[in-house]
Amino acid sequence: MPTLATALLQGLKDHGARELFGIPGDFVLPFFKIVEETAILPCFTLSHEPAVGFAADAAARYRSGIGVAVVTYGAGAFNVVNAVAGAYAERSPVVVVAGAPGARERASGLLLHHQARSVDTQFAVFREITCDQAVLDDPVTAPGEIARVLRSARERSLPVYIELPRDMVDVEVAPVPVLPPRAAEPDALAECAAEIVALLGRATSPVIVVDVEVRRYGIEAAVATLARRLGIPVVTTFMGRGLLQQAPDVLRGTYLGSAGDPAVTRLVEDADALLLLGVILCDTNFALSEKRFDWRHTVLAIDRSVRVGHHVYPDLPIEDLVAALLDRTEGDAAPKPRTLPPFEAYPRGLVADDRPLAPTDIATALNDLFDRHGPMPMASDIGDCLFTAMEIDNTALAAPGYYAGMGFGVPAGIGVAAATGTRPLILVGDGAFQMTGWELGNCRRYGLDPIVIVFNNASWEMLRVFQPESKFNDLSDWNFAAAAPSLGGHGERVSTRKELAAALEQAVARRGVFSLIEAMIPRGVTSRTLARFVSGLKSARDRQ
Ligand SMILES: Cc1ncc(Cc2c([C@H](C)O)sc(CCOP(=O)(O)OP(=O)(O)O)c2C)c(N)n1
Ligand SMILES: [Mg+2]
Repeated sequence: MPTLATALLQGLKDHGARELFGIPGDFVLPFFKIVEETAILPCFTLSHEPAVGFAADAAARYRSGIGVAVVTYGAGAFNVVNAVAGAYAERSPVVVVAGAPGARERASGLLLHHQARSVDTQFAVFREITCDQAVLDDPVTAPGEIARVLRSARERSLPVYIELPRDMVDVEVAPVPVLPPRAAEPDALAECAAEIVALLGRATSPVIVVDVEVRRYGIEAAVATLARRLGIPVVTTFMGRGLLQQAPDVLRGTYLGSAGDPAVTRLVEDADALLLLGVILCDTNFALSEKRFDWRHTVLAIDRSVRVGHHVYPDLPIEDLVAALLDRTEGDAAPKPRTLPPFEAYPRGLVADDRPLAPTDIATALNDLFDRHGPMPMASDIGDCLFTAMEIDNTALAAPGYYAGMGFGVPAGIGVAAATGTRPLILVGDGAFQMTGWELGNCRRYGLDPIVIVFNNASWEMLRVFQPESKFNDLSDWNFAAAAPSLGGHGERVSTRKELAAALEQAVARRGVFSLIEAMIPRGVTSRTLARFVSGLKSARDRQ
């Protein structure tokens, strides 16, 4: 029989995990020992637990499966809370494996190191930011508990919490089963699909809007097929940026309300039917909408339920819904020909001159680079770098576009590189780099060589655009490029468009070490998208 540690590792692997991210501590040292000795899953240790959470989150997003964060009790686990909260908000199935005291320690009557209010405070905190939890304190129930929790993570695409008391690691248990996924009730599914096909059939200008769950459940290609078959254009939300990059024939761009491409905004806001697939109804997706949803002609599928008009079909997985819609439209007559607006244009053709850099120049230079060398998977932090990403051609992107927690970018890029073996491009502001950019120092150990663009405006610029009078937004210049060699990478500071273009070409050619390009941007110079976003928000507030 396996031990609990090996059964858990094998169970994680059987449920789709392909690596672990973590930082050990005495409450998980025995488990980390098994991790290292068995090599059932490769383990990437990082330097600070927020980065562990962000890396596991990004790995989950890019794989459309689970990511795993392994942390010690208390000090380690509480450090990963913000990253897990962001994963919850953005529906990313991060599995938190947290160490905990053993039975004897719990009964010692002493307050334990790393303990907060009570020995169970850690469990109480994670119950708030995960969809399912298990405490593995009984060898008989542990395998079933693990199976239940891992199925929840995959079915809900939400984080889960597994508490591993350190005296249980070597206990013999049965293997962890893989429970069958819970499919939709067939009649409800058929009724729902028929209702949606009829609603779309009555529309003359329907639109499909896609967001994170379309990636989380691996149904991008199916959605693209459905859109082609029905002749319906697709747009992504801000959060869904990067989806359906393989389907440029149906994708029309990203909906940003009054901050976005006017043709895309009109397409969505003039639609007489909306099919919202996996869409998070949050402010960063819809705060700048100039029209409210007309729920009589709107369908929303998210979190295993489907709202059609003013009624809801519960417990109906989005992947089952899309499959049923495809079944019902099999062999449909040729879709109604519709003149669609051109795909939103992204800036290209950077003039490599001595003019100072603006964020849109970075987008232009990257579009040119991707045209020459092929697109790179991207990870972005929050800040103007993420608004700039809206001007970069629609390539795969992991970014905290809704939860908006800083510090995500660099660890997420490391997670993408570790999980996919690809070379990611990381976009990060100077403020966010101050938080977690130093994790680049871990690339050397793992042979990772991301390209990192630091938007250095020596400012918390996103805050300045909302509150320009505050001096606390003025950051000093940390000269990140000069620090890169000590972290094991190559650093270069660029201030002009010519220098940027050259540095990008050299970075693409440089393999085996990370390349940090520190783009110096004059304070107060923002991307076009952020400028539109801010003016859109201000006019939306004036309208209230
Ligand atoms: C963990 C964390 N702390 C604070 C914030 C608030 C915040 C922003 C959001 C509004 O909440 S944007 C921003 C400044 C970002 O600075 P930088 O990375 O240099 O990017 P840029 O200069 O492009 O703004 C902060 C501090 C946050 N989102 N996340
Ligand atoms: Mg900044």
